[in-house]
Amino acid sequence: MQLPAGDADRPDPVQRLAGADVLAPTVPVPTAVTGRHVAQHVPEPVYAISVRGLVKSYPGPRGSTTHAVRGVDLDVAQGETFAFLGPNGAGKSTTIAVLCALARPTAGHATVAGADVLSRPHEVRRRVGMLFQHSALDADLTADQNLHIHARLYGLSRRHARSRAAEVLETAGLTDRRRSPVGTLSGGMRRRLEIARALLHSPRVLFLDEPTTGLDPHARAQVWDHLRALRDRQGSTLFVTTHYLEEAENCERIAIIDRGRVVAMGTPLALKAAIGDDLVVLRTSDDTAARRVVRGVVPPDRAVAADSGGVSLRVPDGSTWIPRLCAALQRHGIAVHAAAAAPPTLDDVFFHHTGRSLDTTERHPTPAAPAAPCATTSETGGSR
Ligand SMILES: Nc1ncnc2c1ncn2[C@@H]1O[C@H](COP(=O)(O)OP(=O)(O)OP(=O)(O)O)[C@@H](O)[C@H]1O
Repeated sequence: MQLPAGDADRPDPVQRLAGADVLAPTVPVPTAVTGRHVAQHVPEPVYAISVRGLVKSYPGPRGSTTHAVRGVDLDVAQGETFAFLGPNGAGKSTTIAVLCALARPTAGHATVAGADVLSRPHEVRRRVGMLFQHSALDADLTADQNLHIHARLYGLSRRHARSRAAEVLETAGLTDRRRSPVGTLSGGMRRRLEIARALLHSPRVLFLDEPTTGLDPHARAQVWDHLRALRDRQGSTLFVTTHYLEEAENCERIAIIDRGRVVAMGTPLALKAAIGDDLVVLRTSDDTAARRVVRGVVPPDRAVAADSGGVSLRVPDGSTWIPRLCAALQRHGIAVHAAAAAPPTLDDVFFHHTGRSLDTTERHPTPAAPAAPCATTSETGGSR
């Protein structure tokens, strides 16, 4: 979704840029971001983000209620890169809107960068940076001009705005394009410029809502190089929503959200390890008959499926099963054209917890060489 629609009467800089459905009283822009005074010392909290029992409901059609977020608990450590992975409509943007104090939670608590989203929303908004799903850059203005306007909205003095703009452009690798109109920049450059803009006021936590949606793989990789550099060099805390599996793999921890609920949380490795079994896929001369044969070979608790992608099943140590399955199939006169065993992917994790796939591409096993029809292929990744 796009974050909630705005309210022009309120002068809070973040609200003016993003909009909000429930607006908190405004306060003057803090001296900490103006560069004119010494910043107030605020002790660093243990967690950059801490959420308990977060609920956000909207009035739905014909008097119904849409429960966008249904009781989320999570903690994100300082300096952590955390992914919120889920399909369209899962509640990712709504959660970000609440965590950035742009929408008021229906129930629950959240503390972001040391401030409570309900009781100190203006402080939350000052301490976070946001990258929205849809570009808010002015294509006719140069990179520098876009940054300058944003910096001034945040109350930075002209001088400080200039120096911060130079710094963030440097970090984004865009110094040589600072005088280019935004309309002439590539999609990846624009995204990096938007990230740079979100960093102008030195936020403690950066929220990125679907940061690489619409970008080609090369631009996506560039954006991620930039985000990794931010994390490694500046210790930024990054909260990323995405429905791209490979994007979530870039993060230290992932929460999988589905229909407003977190269904699994952990490091990518731990989430996949918890699934355990490898996926074995066989392409044969007769997949329906092959399925019956395979079912007779594997333990009875193993589900064996046959569809347009071939015969598939989940077993521990998948590659060790392939020769046995091939031998059994050959005994029944069924030729095996291809065989593959792959460790669990994040999509398998998603499927395990929701019964649905996030990835629409099919798993294609590598064809076996004609001379060795049962050659085993072990993959290190792949999709369902
Ligand atoms: N302002 C709103 N009013 C009513 N319903 C809303 C509003 N914002 C979001 N919703 C509903 O809440 C649910 C969660 O939406 P949300 O945008 O948070 O999901 P998402 O995971 O970010 O999806 P996407 O990736 O498509 O943006 C959806 O059913 C959506 O239609």
